[in-house]
Amino acid sequence: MAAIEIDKLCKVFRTKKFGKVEALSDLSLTIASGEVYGFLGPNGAGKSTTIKTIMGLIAPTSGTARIMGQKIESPQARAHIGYLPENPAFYDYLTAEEYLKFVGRSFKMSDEDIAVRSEATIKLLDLWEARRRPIRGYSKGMVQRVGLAQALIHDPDVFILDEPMSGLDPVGRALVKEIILELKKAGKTVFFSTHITDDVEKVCDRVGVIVGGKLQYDGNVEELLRDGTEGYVLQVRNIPEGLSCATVSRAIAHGVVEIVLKREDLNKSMTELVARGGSIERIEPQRKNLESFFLDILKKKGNR
Ligand SMILES: Nc1ncnc2c1ncn2[C@@H]1O[C@H](COP(=O)(O)OP(=O)(O)OP(=O)(O)O)[C@@H](O)[C@H]1O
Repeated sequence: MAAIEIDKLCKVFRTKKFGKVEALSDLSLTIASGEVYGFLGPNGAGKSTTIKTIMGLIAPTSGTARIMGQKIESPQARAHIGYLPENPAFYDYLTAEEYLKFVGRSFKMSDEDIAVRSEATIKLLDLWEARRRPIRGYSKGMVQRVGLAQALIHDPDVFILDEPMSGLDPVGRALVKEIILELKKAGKTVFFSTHITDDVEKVCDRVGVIVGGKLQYDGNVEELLRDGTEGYVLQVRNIPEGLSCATVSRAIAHGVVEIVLKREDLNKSMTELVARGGSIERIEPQRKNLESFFLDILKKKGNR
């Protein structure tokens, strides 16, 4: 069963001042159970609108979505989800510990389970020292960490996280990536939005690129990076003279040079190189990263 199914979702906001804003247009996506899916898009692309719609917080103009087979309108659908909103705001007179208790109870967890899970998530998110201080005294990054803790507390199957790394320092960002990878190992489904390509490249199985409310790309991250291989950089000892198709870029050490080969010349040039007495010490693909792929999509769509 698919964990998340989004079918032809459209959302038009009507504002007095600006008239109609088409935030989502015919968006369809299926996210398999156990998949980590990065929803990538520039500011104003429609990421939060998608997430709020599939969380049942705003009604779609048309289209439907299901989570674990349940319609988003049904409260049962939400029982499976750990949700982190874009700008989490809590009852800030509560402490992190009290807030997690409140969330745990709303998911009908027992007090014993709440105590165990709350301690584990508070420690995981490095909030232990601050756990008995009111949230209103927390920094932005600490509030974000509470947001993640409340998404984790009831150990749901599906995580829907709106910009989970936002407001975090490099240590916090690395921690969130680690948590996402741990969730994946545990067979959970994670759907998260971001505008940072590196976040997607490091942790996601699949990526969707949304621009102007329309899905512009939906595919496997590994394949995308593999297809983006433009050539190879080789370090070669005893390079034969006049090796065809190779460009010598620099000398590395005595007798070792770096050469660049186009993707289509790799096999032919390597065979020739070895046959003529050269030896390959190192080989690395020269590939487009996700960022240049993302920027290419934005350029095509006239966003940059
Ligand atoms: N309540 C609203 N009323 C009117 N327009 C809205 C409303 N919410 C969102 N929009 C518009 O819908 C479009 C998509 O916004 P959305 O917040 O989904 O983008 P986003 O991809 O999450 O952006 P960001 O990365 O900046 O958070 C934007 O043009 C935005 O101005």
